[in-house]
Amino acid sequence: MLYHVRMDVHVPRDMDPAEFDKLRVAEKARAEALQREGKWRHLWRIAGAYANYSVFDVADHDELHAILGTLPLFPFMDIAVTPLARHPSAIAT
Ligand SMILES: O=C(O)C[C@H]1C=CC(=O)O1
Repeated sequence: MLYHVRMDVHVPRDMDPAEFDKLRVAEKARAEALQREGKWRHLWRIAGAYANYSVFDVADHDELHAILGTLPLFPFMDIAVTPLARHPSAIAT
C-alpha cells in the first residue's frame, strides 16, 4: 500500500547542538536505508519549512507505524498520514 506522509520536525530550541547533529546523522542513515529497501519511495523537502512530503510503500498501516517509530527524529515530529488508492484515470503504475 502507498501512503502519503507529511513530517514536520520540531526540535526543542534548547537541545544540545551535538545531540541534534547525532540525531540528524542517524535520521539520514535510516532514511537512506529505507529508500534502498524500497519502503520510502519519495522524500521531498517542503520549501521553506523543516518538513517533508514522503511516499511510503509498505504492507499496511501497522508496518508504516512501526517504520515511522524507528526514525531517530520521530519523538520530535508531527506526522500526518494519508492512505493512497489508485486513481481510475492514472496511467502510471
Ligand atoms: O529532514 C526531514 O525532513 C526529517 C527527516 C526525514 C528524512 C530525514 O533525513 O530527516
